[in-house]
Amino acid sequence: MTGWTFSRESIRAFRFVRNTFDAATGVAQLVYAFDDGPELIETITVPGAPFALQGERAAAAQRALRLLHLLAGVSYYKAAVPREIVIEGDPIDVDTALLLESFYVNGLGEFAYRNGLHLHDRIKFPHAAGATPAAPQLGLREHALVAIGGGKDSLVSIEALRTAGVEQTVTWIGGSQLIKACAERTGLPTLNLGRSLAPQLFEFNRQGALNGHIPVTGVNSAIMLFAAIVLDADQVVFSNERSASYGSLIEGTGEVNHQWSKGWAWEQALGDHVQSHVAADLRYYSLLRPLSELAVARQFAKSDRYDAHFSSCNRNFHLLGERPAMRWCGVCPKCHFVFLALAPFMPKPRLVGIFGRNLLDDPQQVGGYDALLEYQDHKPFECVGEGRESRAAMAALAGRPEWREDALVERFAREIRPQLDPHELDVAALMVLDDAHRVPAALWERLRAHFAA
Ligand SMILES: CC(=O)N[C@H]1[C@@H](OP(=O)(O)OP(=O)(O)OC[C@H]2O[C@@H](n3ccc(=O)[nH]c3=O)[C@H](O)[C@@H]2O)O[C@H](CO)[C@@H](O)[C@@H]1O[C@H](C)C(=O)N[C@@H](C)C(=O)N[C@@H](CCC(=O)O)C(=O)O
Ligand SMILES: Nc1ncnc2c1ncn2[C@@H]1O[C@H](COP(=O)(O)OP(=O)(O)OP(=O)(O)O)[C@@H](O)[C@H]1O
Repeated sequence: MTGWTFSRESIRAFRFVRNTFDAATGVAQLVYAFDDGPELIETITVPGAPFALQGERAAAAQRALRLLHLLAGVSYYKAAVPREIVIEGDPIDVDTALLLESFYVNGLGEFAYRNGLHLHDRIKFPHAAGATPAAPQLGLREHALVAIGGGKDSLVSIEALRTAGVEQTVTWIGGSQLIKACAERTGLPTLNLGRSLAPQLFEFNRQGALNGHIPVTGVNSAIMLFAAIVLDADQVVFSNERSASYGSLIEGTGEVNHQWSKGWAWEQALGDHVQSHVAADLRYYSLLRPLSELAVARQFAKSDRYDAHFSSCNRNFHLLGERPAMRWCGVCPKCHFVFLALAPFMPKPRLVGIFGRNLLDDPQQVGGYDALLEYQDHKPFECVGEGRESRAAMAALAGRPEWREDALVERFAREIRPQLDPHELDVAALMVLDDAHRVPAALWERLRAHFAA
Protein backbone atom coordinates (compact mmCIF):
# COMPACT_ATOMS: atom_id res chain seq x y z
CA MET A 1 0.00 0.00 0.00
CA THR A 2 1.44 3.39 -0.93
CA GLY A 3 1.52 6.34 1.45
CA TRP A 4 1.95 4.19 4.60
CA THR A 5 4.97 4.97 6.75
CA PHE A 6 6.15 3.03 9.77
CA SER A 7 5.35 4.97 12.93
CA ARG A 8 5.59 2.76 16.00
CA GLU A 9 3.61 5.05 18.26
CA SER A 10 0.57 5.12 16.00
CA ILE A 11 0.42 1.39 15.22
CA ARG A 12 -2.60 -0.24 16.83
CA ALA A 13 -2.58 -3.90 15.78
CA PHE A 14 -0.39 -6.69 14.44
CA ARG A 15 -2.19 -8.96 11.99
CA PHE A 16 -1.52 -12.56 10.99
CA VAL A 17 -2.99 -12.24 7.50
CA ARG A 18 -2.60 -15.64 5.79
CA ASN A 19 -0.21 -18.48 5.05
CA THR A 20 0.05 -20.44 1.83
CA PHE A 21 2.07 -23.37 0.50
CA ASP A 22 2.42 -24.18 -3.18
CA ALA A 23 3.25 -27.89 -3.37
CA ALA A 24 4.16 -27.49 -7.06
CA THR A 25 7.06 -25.11 -6.27
CA GLY A 26 7.79 -25.84 -2.58
CA VAL A 27 7.33 -22.17 -1.69
CA ALA A 28 5.47 -21.15 1.46
CA GLN A 29 4.42 -17.57 2.19
CA LEU A 30 3.85 -16.23 5.69
CA VAL A 31 1.95 -12.96 5.49
CA TYR A 32 1.64 -10.31 8.23
CA ALA A 33 0.74 -6.62 8.48
CA PHE A 34 0.54 -3.75 10.93
CA ASP A 35 -2.91 -2.13 10.79
CA ASP A 36 -3.67 -1.44 7.11
CA GLY A 37 0.02 -1.21 6.21
CA PRO A 38 1.78 -3.17 3.47
CA GLU A 39 1.76 -6.96 3.54
CA LEU A 40 4.97 -8.29 5.09
CA ILE A 41 5.72 -11.57 3.31
CA GLU A 42 8.29 -14.01 4.65
CA THR A 43 9.16 -16.83 2.24
CA ILE A 44 10.20 -20.38 3.11
CA THR A 45 11.35 -22.73 0.35
CA VAL A 46 11.49 -26.51 0.62
CA PRO A 47 13.66 -28.01 -2.15
CA GLY A 48 12.52 -31.10 -4.03
CA ALA A 49 9.17 -29.86 -5.42
CA PRO A 50 6.70 -30.84 -6.73
CA PHE A 51 5.32 -32.57 -3.63
CA ALA A 52 2.36 -34.93 -3.65
CA LEU A 53 0.64 -34.19 -0.34
CA GLN A 54 -2.71 -35.82 0.19
CA GLY A 55 -5.22 -36.72 2.89
CA GLU A 56 -4.00 -36.64 6.50
CA ARG A 57 -0.46 -35.57 5.52
CA ALA A 58 -1.74 -32.56 3.56
CA ALA A 59 -3.89 -31.54 6.54
CA ALA A 60 -0.93 -31.96 8.92
CA ALA A 61 1.29 -29.88 6.63
CA GLN A 62 -1.34 -27.12 6.82
CA ARG A 63 -1.38 -27.30 10.63
CA ALA A 64 2.44 -27.21 10.77
CA LEU A 65 2.50 -24.25 8.38
CA ARG A 66 0.00 -22.39 10.54
CA LEU A 67 2.10 -22.99 13.63
CA LEU A 68 5.17 -21.75 11.73
CA HIS A 69 3.25 -18.65 10.60
CA LEU A 70 2.26 -17.88 14.20
CA LEU A 71 5.76 -18.40 15.62
CA ALA A 72 7.70 -16.65 12.84
CA GLY A 73 5.55 -13.55 13.35
CA VAL A 74 7.80 -12.70 16.30
CA SER A 75 10.34 -11.04 13.94
CA TYR A 76 7.72 -8.52 12.77
CA TYR A 77 5.63 -8.14 15.94
CA LYS A 78 8.74 -6.98 17.82
CA ALA A 79 9.10 -3.95 15.52
CA ALA A 80 6.19 -2.20 17.29
CA VAL A 81 4.83 -4.59 20.02
CA PRO A 82 1.24 -3.31 19.67
CA ARG A 83 -1.32 -4.37 22.29
CA GLU A 84 -3.74 -5.83 19.77
CA ILE A 85 -3.08 -9.08 17.93
CA VAL A 86 -5.46 -10.14 15.16
CA ILE A 87 -5.50 -13.65 13.69
CA GLU A 88 -7.38 -13.75 10.41
CA GLY A 89 -9.00 -16.98 9.20
CA ASP A 90 -9.94 -19.81 11.60
CA PRO A 91 -9.43 -18.96 15.28
CA ILE A 92 -6.78 -20.81 17.28
CA ASP A 93 -7.53 -22.82 20.43
CA VAL A 94 -6.53 -21.89 23.95
CA ASP A 95 -3.55 -24.33 24.06
CA THR A 96 -2.06 -22.71 20.97
CA ALA A 97 -2.69 -19.23 22.37
CA LEU A 98 -0.86 -20.13 25.61
CA LEU A 99 2.04 -21.67 23.68
CA LEU A 100 2.37 -18.48 21.64
CA GLU A 101 2.15 -16.21 24.67
CA SER A 102 4.96 -18.14 26.33
CA PHE A 103 7.07 -17.98 23.15
CA TYR A 104 6.57 -14.26 22.57
CA VAL A 105 6.98 -13.19 26.21
CA ASN A 106 9.94 -15.42 27.11
CA GLY A 107 11.57 -15.52 23.68
CA LEU A 108 11.53 -11.73 23.59
CA GLY A 109 12.87 -11.55 27.18
CA GLU A 110 16.26 -10.12 26.24
CA PHE A 111 14.63 -7.78 23.70
CA ALA A 112 12.24 -6.50 26.39
CA TYR A 113 15.01 -6.05 28.96
CA ARG A 114 17.21 -4.10 26.57
CA ASN A 115 14.33 -1.93 25.36
CA GLY A 116 12.94 -1.31 28.87
CA LEU A 117 9.61 -2.98 28.06
CA HIS A 118 7.29 -5.19 30.13
CA LEU A 119 5.66 -7.73 27.86
CA HIS A 120 4.01 -10.02 30.42
CA ASP A 121 0.63 -8.32 30.48
CA ARG A 122 0.86 -6.96 26.98
CA ILE A 123 0.90 -10.05 24.77
CA LYS A 124 -2.42 -11.87 24.55
CA PHE A 125 -3.38 -14.06 21.59
CA PRO A 126 -7.10 -14.16 20.80
CA HIS A 127 -8.55 -17.66 20.80
CA ALA A 128 -11.81 -19.60 20.59
CA ALA A 129 -13.31 -21.67 23.38
CA GLY A 130 -13.19 -25.47 23.16
CA ALA A 131 -10.53 -28.06 22.53
CA THR A 132 -9.05 -29.21 19.22
CA PRO A 133 -9.29 -32.94 18.31
CA ALA A 134 -6.05 -34.84 18.94
CA ALA A 135 -3.71 -34.93 15.93
CA PRO A 136 -3.57 -38.29 14.09
CA GLN A 137 -0.62 -40.61 13.46
CA LEU A 138 0.58 -40.08 9.89
CA GLY A 139 2.77 -43.18 9.55
CA LEU A 140 5.76 -40.97 8.79
CA ARG A 141 8.97 -42.52 7.42
CA GLU A 142 11.62 -43.28 10.07
CA HIS A 143 14.10 -40.55 9.20
CA ALA A 144 15.74 -37.65 11.04
CA LEU A 145 16.05 -34.10 9.74
CA VAL A 146 19.02 -32.88 11.79
CA ALA A 147 19.57 -29.14 12.13
CA ILE A 148 23.12 -27.99 11.44
CA GLY A 149 24.29 -24.54 12.52
CA GLY A 150 27.96 -24.60 11.51
CA GLY A 151 29.20 -24.89 15.10
CA LYS A 152 30.41 -27.75 17.26
CA ASP A 153 27.07 -28.77 18.80
CA SER A 154 25.20 -30.00 15.74
CA LEU A 155 28.33 -31.78 14.50
CA VAL A 156 28.46 -33.72 17.76
CA SER A 157 24.82 -34.77 17.25
CA ILE A 158 25.35 -35.73 13.62
CA GLU A 159 28.31 -37.95 14.51
CA ALA A 160 26.38 -39.52 17.40
CA LEU A 161 23.42 -40.34 15.12
CA ARG A 162 25.86 -41.81 12.61
CA THR A 163 27.27 -44.02 15.39
CA ALA A 164 23.75 -45.10 16.35
CA GLY A 165 22.89 -45.95 12.73
CA VAL A 166 20.05 -43.42 12.44
CA GLU A 167 19.16 -42.42 8.86
CA GLN A 168 19.58 -38.64 8.72
CA THR A 169 19.50 -35.63 6.41
CA VAL A 170 21.73 -32.76 7.51
CA THR A 171 19.49 -29.69 7.19
CA TRP A 172 20.08 -25.95 7.39
CA ILE A 173 18.05 -22.83 6.88
CA GLY A 174 19.36 -19.82 4.95
CA GLY A 175 22.26 -19.14 2.65
CA SER A 176 25.34 -19.53 4.88
CA GLN A 177 28.30 -20.87 2.90
CA LEU A 178 30.02 -21.82 6.15
CA ILE A 179 27.14 -24.08 7.18
CA LYS A 180 27.03 -25.53 3.66
CA ALA A 181 30.72 -26.44 3.88
CA CYS A 182 30.22 -28.15 7.26
CA ALA A 183 27.16 -30.00 5.98
CA GLU A 184 29.08 -31.25 2.93
CA ARG A 185 31.98 -32.29 5.14
CA THR A 186 29.66 -34.75 6.94
CA GLY A 187 29.38 -36.76 3.69
CA LEU A 188 25.69 -37.33 4.51
CA PRO A 189 22.61 -36.31 2.49
CA THR A 190 22.00 -32.56 2.86
CA LEU A 191 19.01 -30.24 2.60
CA ASN A 192 19.07 -26.43 2.43
CA LEU A 193 15.75 -24.78 3.32
CA GLY A 194 15.31 -21.22 2.04
CA ARG A 195 14.15 -18.40 4.31
CA SER A 196 13.75 -14.74 3.27
CA LEU A 197 12.46 -12.19 5.72
CA ALA A 198 10.00 -9.60 4.42
CA PRO A 199 12.25 -6.83 3.01
CA GLN A 200 10.14 -4.07 4.61
CA LEU A 201 11.43 -5.16 8.05
CA PHE A 202 14.88 -3.79 7.26
CA GLU A 203 13.29 -0.52 6.10
CA PHE A 204 11.24 -0.39 9.32
CA ASN A 205 14.48 -0.88 11.27
CA ARG A 206 15.97 2.12 9.47
CA GLN A 207 12.84 4.11 10.33
CA GLY A 208 13.20 3.48 14.06
CA ALA A 209 11.42 0.18 14.67
CA LEU A 210 12.11 -1.53 17.96
CA ASN A 211 14.83 -4.11 17.44
CA GLY A 212 16.61 -6.80 19.42
CA HIS A 213 17.07 -10.51 19.77
CA ILE A 214 14.33 -12.88 18.70
CA PRO A 215 13.99 -16.58 19.64
CA VAL A 216 15.47 -17.75 16.36
CA THR A 217 15.88 -21.41 17.34
CA GLY A 218 12.13 -21.60 17.93
CA VAL A 219 11.50 -20.23 14.45
CA ASN A 220 14.08 -22.57 12.88
CA SER A 221 12.46 -25.48 14.74
CA ALA A 222 9.04 -24.64 13.30
CA ILE A 223 10.49 -24.40 9.77
CA MET A 224 12.09 -27.83 10.14
CA LEU A 225 8.91 -29.38 11.58
CA PHE A 226 6.93 -28.11 8.58
CA ALA A 227 9.61 -29.47 6.21
CA ALA A 228 9.56 -32.85 7.99
CA ILE A 229 5.89 -33.34 7.15
CA VAL A 230 6.35 -32.19 3.56
CA LEU A 231 9.36 -34.52 3.13
CA ASP A 232 7.92 -37.43 5.13
CA ALA A 233 10.35 -37.64 8.07
CA ASP A 234 9.29 -38.61 11.61
CA GLN A 235 11.84 -36.64 13.66
CA VAL A 236 13.44 -33.23 13.85
CA VAL A 237 16.65 -33.20 15.85
CA PHE A 238 18.27 -30.14 17.39
CA SER A 239 21.48 -29.89 19.43
CA ASN A 240 20.56 -27.68 22.34
CA GLU A 241 22.58 -28.55 25.41
CA ARG A 242 21.45 -28.51 29.05
CA SER A 243 23.33 -25.26 29.72
CA ALA A 244 21.03 -23.38 27.30
CA SER A 245 18.25 -23.50 29.90
CA TYR A 246 20.13 -21.08 32.17
CA GLY A 247 20.17 -17.36 31.49
CA SER A 248 22.11 -14.33 32.66
CA LEU A 249 21.38 -13.18 36.22
CA ILE A 250 20.82 -9.44 36.09
CA GLU A 251 20.90 -7.48 39.32
CA GLY A 252 17.51 -5.91 39.98
CA THR A 253 15.83 -7.81 37.13
CA GLY A 254 16.41 -11.53 37.62
CA GLU A 255 17.13 -14.11 34.96
CA VAL A 256 17.14 -13.10 31.28
CA ASN A 257 17.92 -15.93 28.89
CA HIS A 258 19.27 -14.98 25.46
CA GLN A 259 18.89 -18.59 24.36
CA TRP A 260 15.42 -19.22 25.85
CA SER A 261 14.16 -21.01 22.72
CA LYS A 262 17.10 -23.42 23.02
CA GLY A 263 16.02 -24.26 26.58
CA TRP A 264 14.29 -27.31 28.03
CA ALA A 265 10.98 -25.55 28.85
CA TRP A 266 10.45 -24.57 25.20
CA GLU A 267 11.57 -27.94 23.87
CA GLN A 268 8.97 -29.69 26.03
CA ALA A 269 6.20 -27.22 25.19
CA LEU A 270 6.82 -27.31 21.43
CA GLY A 271 7.45 -31.06 21.26
CA ASP A 272 4.24 -31.88 23.17
CA HIS A 273 2.20 -29.36 21.19
CA VAL A 274 3.35 -30.76 17.86
CA GLN A 275 2.36 -34.29 18.86
CA SER A 276 -1.07 -33.21 20.14
CA HIS A 277 -1.88 -30.57 17.49
CA VAL A 278 0.09 -31.39 14.32
CA ALA A 279 1.04 -35.07 13.97
CA ALA A 280 1.16 -37.66 16.76
CA ASP A 281 4.20 -39.42 15.29
CA LEU A 282 6.34 -36.32 14.57
CA ARG A 283 9.00 -36.08 17.27
CA TYR A 284 10.98 -32.97 18.14
CA TYR A 285 13.92 -33.32 20.48
CA SER A 286 17.39 -32.11 21.28
CA LEU A 287 19.92 -34.93 21.27
CA LEU A 288 22.33 -32.95 23.47
CA ARG A 289 19.82 -31.93 26.18
CA PRO A 290 21.41 -34.29 28.76
CA LEU A 291 24.87 -32.75 28.20
CA SER A 292 26.52 -29.62 29.60
CA GLU A 293 28.47 -27.38 27.21
CA LEU A 294 31.71 -28.85 28.57
CA ALA A 295 30.45 -32.38 27.90
CA VAL A 296 29.62 -31.33 24.31
CA ALA A 297 33.10 -29.80 23.94
CA ARG A 298 34.68 -33.05 25.15
CA GLN A 299 32.72 -34.99 22.50
CA PHE A 300 33.68 -32.55 19.76
CA ALA A 301 37.37 -32.77 20.64
CA LYS A 302 37.43 -36.51 19.97
CA SER A 303 37.70 -35.99 16.20
CA ASP A 304 39.51 -33.38 14.12
CA ARG A 305 37.29 -33.99 11.07
CA TYR A 306 35.67 -30.52 11.23
CA ASP A 307 38.57 -28.42 12.59
CA ALA A 308 39.12 -26.57 9.31
CA HIS A 309 35.40 -26.06 8.60
CA PHE A 310 33.35 -25.29 11.71
CA SER A 311 32.76 -22.01 13.52
CA SER A 312 30.60 -21.11 16.49
CA CYS A 313 31.23 -17.37 16.03
CA ASN A 314 27.84 -15.78 15.34
CA ARG A 315 29.42 -12.91 13.44
CA ASN A 316 29.48 -15.30 10.47
CA PHE A 317 25.71 -15.45 10.37
CA HIS A 318 24.45 -11.90 9.80
CA LEU A 319 21.84 -11.51 7.07
CA LEU A 320 23.00 -7.98 6.30
CA GLY A 321 26.36 -6.27 6.51
CA GLU A 322 29.88 -7.60 6.74
CA ARG A 323 31.05 -10.98 7.93
CA PRO A 324 34.47 -11.43 9.63
CA ALA A 325 37.43 -12.21 7.40
CA MET A 326 38.35 -15.13 9.67
CA ARG A 327 35.94 -17.91 10.74
CA TRP A 328 36.64 -16.95 14.37
CA CYS A 329 36.58 -13.20 15.12
CA GLY A 330 38.40 -13.94 18.40
CA VAL A 331 36.80 -11.11 20.37
CA CYS A 332 33.13 -12.09 20.87
CA PRO A 333 31.66 -14.07 23.79
CA LYS A 334 31.17 -17.19 21.67
CA CYS A 335 34.80 -17.22 20.54
CA HIS A 336 35.90 -16.67 24.14
CA PHE A 337 33.70 -19.44 25.48
CA VAL A 338 34.33 -22.07 22.82
CA PHE A 339 38.11 -21.57 23.11
CA LEU A 340 37.88 -22.03 26.89
CA ALA A 341 35.47 -24.99 26.71
CA LEU A 342 37.61 -26.91 24.21
CA ALA A 343 40.93 -26.18 25.95
CA PRO A 344 40.70 -28.89 28.66
CA PHE A 345 40.00 -31.55 26.03
CA MET A 346 42.31 -30.70 23.12
CA PRO A 347 46.08 -30.51 22.63
CA LYS A 348 46.99 -26.83 22.83
CA PRO A 349 48.59 -26.59 19.34
CA ARG A 350 45.43 -28.01 17.76
CA LEU A 351 43.19 -25.46 19.51
CA VAL A 352 45.45 -22.51 18.76
CA GLY A 353 45.57 -23.71 15.15
CA ILE A 354 41.76 -23.68 14.90
CA PHE A 355 41.44 -20.11 16.23
CA GLY A 356 44.67 -18.79 14.71
CA ARG A 357 45.68 -17.36 18.12
CA ASN A 358 45.70 -18.08 21.85
CA LEU A 359 42.80 -16.12 23.37
CA LEU A 360 43.80 -17.07 26.92
CA ASP A 361 47.16 -15.37 26.60
CA ASP A 362 45.72 -12.03 25.49
CA PRO A 363 45.23 -9.56 28.39
CA GLN A 364 42.91 -7.50 26.15
CA GLN A 365 40.29 -10.24 26.52
CA VAL A 366 40.08 -9.95 30.30
CA GLY A 367 36.66 -8.25 30.31
CA GLY A 368 35.17 -10.89 28.04
CA TYR A 369 36.43 -13.71 30.23
CA ASP A 370 35.33 -12.01 33.45
CA ALA A 371 31.76 -11.94 32.10
CA LEU A 372 31.90 -15.65 31.27
CA LEU A 373 33.20 -16.35 34.79
CA GLU A 374 30.44 -14.11 36.23
CA TYR A 375 33.17 -12.14 37.97
CA GLN A 376 32.22 -8.47 38.41
CA ASP A 377 29.81 -8.87 35.48
CA HIS A 378 26.89 -11.02 34.34
CA LYS A 379 27.04 -13.84 31.79
CA PRO A 380 26.90 -12.27 28.31
CA PHE A 381 23.70 -12.30 26.24
CA GLU A 382 25.02 -14.99 23.95
CA CYS A 383 24.92 -18.74 23.57
CA VAL A 384 27.65 -19.55 26.06
CA GLY A 385 27.87 -22.07 28.90
CA GLU A 386 27.03 -21.46 32.53
CA GLY A 387 29.39 -19.44 34.71
CA ARG A 388 30.23 -22.57 36.72
CA GLU A 389 31.35 -24.31 33.51
CA SER A 390 33.71 -21.46 32.63
CA ARG A 391 35.09 -21.43 36.18
CA ALA A 392 35.61 -25.20 36.19
CA ALA A 393 37.34 -25.13 32.78
CA MET A 394 39.62 -22.28 33.89
CA ALA A 395 40.48 -24.14 37.13
CA ALA A 396 41.36 -27.25 35.13
CA LEU A 397 43.69 -25.22 32.91
CA ALA A 398 45.31 -23.60 35.95
CA GLY A 399 46.55 -27.08 36.87
CA ARG A 400 48.09 -27.79 33.46
CA PRO A 401 51.73 -26.83 32.79
CA GLU A 402 51.00 -25.91 29.15
CA TRP A 403 48.26 -23.42 30.12
CA ARG A 404 48.91 -22.13 33.62
CA GLU A 405 51.29 -19.34 32.63
CA ASP A 406 48.97 -17.85 30.02
CA ALA A 407 47.85 -14.37 31.09
CA LEU A 408 44.17 -15.03 31.79
CA VAL A 409 44.69 -18.45 33.36
CA GLU A 410 47.40 -17.07 35.64
CA ARG A 411 45.14 -14.15 36.63
CA PHE A 412 42.26 -16.53 37.37
CA ALA A 413 44.47 -18.66 39.65
CA ARG A 414 45.85 -15.63 41.46
CA GLU A 415 42.83 -13.35 41.75
CA ILE A 416 39.57 -15.24 41.22
CA ARG A 417 40.04 -18.86 42.30
CA PRO A 418 40.82 -18.03 45.96
CA GLN A 419 37.31 -16.54 46.24
CA LEU A 420 35.60 -19.70 44.93
CA ASP A 421 34.38 -22.90 46.56
CA PRO A 422 36.82 -25.62 45.35
CA HIS A 423 33.98 -28.19 45.20
CA GLU A 424 32.33 -26.14 42.47
CA LEU A 425 35.37 -26.34 40.23
CA ASP A 426 35.15 -30.03 39.41
CA VAL A 427 34.94 -30.68 35.64
CA ALA A 428 33.98 -34.34 36.21
CA ALA A 429 30.76 -33.26 37.97
CA LEU A 430 29.75 -31.37 34.84
CA MET A 431 30.15 -34.49 32.69
CA VAL A 432 27.25 -36.29 34.42
CA LEU A 433 24.38 -36.85 31.96
CA ASP A 434 20.98 -35.42 32.89
CA ASP A 435 17.79 -37.50 32.81
CA ALA A 436 15.54 -34.66 31.60
CA HIS A 437 15.32 -35.02 27.82
CA ARG A 438 12.97 -36.05 24.99
CA VAL A 439 15.40 -38.32 23.13
CA PRO A 440 13.50 -41.48 22.11
CA ALA A 441 14.21 -44.19 24.71
CA ALA A 442 15.67 -46.77 22.31
CA LEU A 443 18.05 -44.21 20.78
CA TRP A 444 19.17 -42.98 24.19
CA GLU A 445 19.95 -46.55 25.23
CA ARG A 446 22.28 -46.80 22.21
CA LEU A 447 23.92 -43.42 22.88
CA ARG A 448 24.21 -43.15 26.66
CA ALA A 449 27.60 -44.93 26.78
CA HIS A 450 28.84 -42.94 23.75
CA PHE A 451 28.11 -39.63 25.51
CA ALA A 452 29.32 -40.80 28.93
CA ALA A 453 32.83 -41.64 27.70
C1 LIG B 1 23.81 -13.04 13.22
C2 LIG B 1 23.30 -12.42 14.46
O1 LIG B 1 23.78 -12.74 15.55
N1 LIG B 1 22.31 -11.57 14.32
C3 LIG B 1 21.71 -10.91 15.48
C4 LIG B 1 21.90 -9.43 15.34
O2 LIG B 1 21.33 -9.02 14.12
P1 LIG B 1 21.90 -7.83 13.25
O3 LIG B 1 20.95 -6.69 13.33
O4 LIG B 1 23.28 -7.53 13.70
O5 LIG B 1 21.97 -8.37 11.77
P2 LIG B 1 21.31 -9.52 10.94
O6 LIG B 1 21.52 -10.88 11.54
O7 LIG B 1 21.84 -9.32 9.59
O8 LIG B 1 19.76 -9.24 10.94
C5 LIG B 1 19.22 -8.04 10.42
C6 LIG B 1 17.91 -7.72 11.09
O9 LIG B 1 16.96 -8.70 10.72
C7 LIG B 1 16.06 -8.92 11.76
N2 LIG B 1 15.92 -10.37 11.99
C8 LIG B 1 16.93 -11.22 11.63
C9 LIG B 1 16.73 -12.57 11.76
C10 LIG B 1 15.52 -13.06 12.25
O10 LIG B 1 15.28 -14.28 12.38
N3 LIG B 1 14.57 -12.16 12.60
C11 LIG B 1 14.76 -10.82 12.50
O11 LIG B 1 13.84 -10.05 12.87
C12 LIG B 1 16.53 -8.13 12.96
O12 LIG B 1 15.76 -6.97 13.01
C13 LIG B 1 17.96 -7.80 12.60
O13 LIG B 1 18.36 -6.60 13.15
O14 LIG B 1 21.28 -8.73 16.38
C14 LIG B 1 19.85 -9.00 16.49
C15 LIG B 1 19.40 -8.28 17.75
O15 LIG B 1 19.39 -6.94 17.52
C16 LIG B 1 19.62 -10.51 16.70
O16 LIG B 1 18.24 -10.81 16.76
C17 LIG B 1 20.25 -11.26 15.53
O17 LIG B 1 20.15 -12.64 15.81
C18 LIG B 1 19.62 -13.42 14.73
C19 LIG B 1 18.12 -13.60 14.94
C20 LIG B 1 20.27 -14.78 14.72
O18 LIG B 1 20.05 -15.55 13.82
N4 LIG B 1 21.09 -15.07 15.73
C21 LIG B 1 21.73 -16.36 15.90
C22 LIG B 1 23.14 -16.36 15.33
C23 LIG B 1 21.75 -16.69 17.38
O19 LIG B 1 21.77 -15.80 18.22
N5 LIG B 1 21.76 -17.97 17.69
C24 LIG B 1 21.77 -18.40 19.01
C25 LIG B 1 20.42 -19.02 19.36
C26 LIG B 1 19.61 -18.06 20.20
C27 LIG B 1 18.12 -18.35 20.24
O20 LIG B 1 17.64 -19.34 19.73
O21 LIG B 1 17.40 -17.52 20.81
C28 LIG B 1 22.94 -19.38 19.17
O22 LIG B 1 24.04 -19.04 18.77
O23 LIG B 1 22.77 -20.44 19.75
N1 LIG C 1 20.85 -21.84 9.99
C1 LIG C 1 20.44 -22.85 10.73
N2 LIG C 1 19.65 -23.82 10.19
C2 LIG C 1 19.22 -24.85 10.93
N3 LIG C 1 19.53 -25.03 12.22
C3 LIG C 1 20.32 -24.11 12.79
C4 LIG C 1 20.82 -22.98 12.09
N4 LIG C 1 21.58 -22.26 12.93
C5 LIG C 1 21.56 -22.91 14.11
N5 LIG C 1 20.82 -24.03 14.01
C6 LIG C 1 20.55 -25.01 15.07
O1 LIG C 1 20.10 -24.33 16.22
C7 LIG C 1 20.63 -24.95 17.38
C8 LIG C 1 21.38 -23.91 18.18
O2 LIG C 1 22.44 -23.38 17.41
P1 LIG C 1 23.90 -23.28 17.98
O3 LIG C 1 24.58 -22.15 17.29
O4 LIG C 1 23.93 -23.33 19.47
O5 LIG C 1 24.54 -24.68 17.54
P2 LIG C 1 25.78 -25.04 16.67
O6 LIG C 1 25.97 -24.05 15.58
O7 LIG C 1 25.60 -26.45 16.27
O8 LIG C 1 26.99 -25.02 17.72
P3 LIG C 1 27.73 -23.84 18.51
O9 LIG C 1 27.04 -23.71 19.84
O10 LIG C 1 29.12 -24.32 18.60
O11 LIG C 1 27.56 -22.59 17.69
C9 LIG C 1 21.50 -26.11 16.91
O12 LIG C 1 20.73 -27.29 16.95
C10 LIG C 1 21.81 -25.76 15.48
O13 LIG C 1 21.95 -26.92 14.69
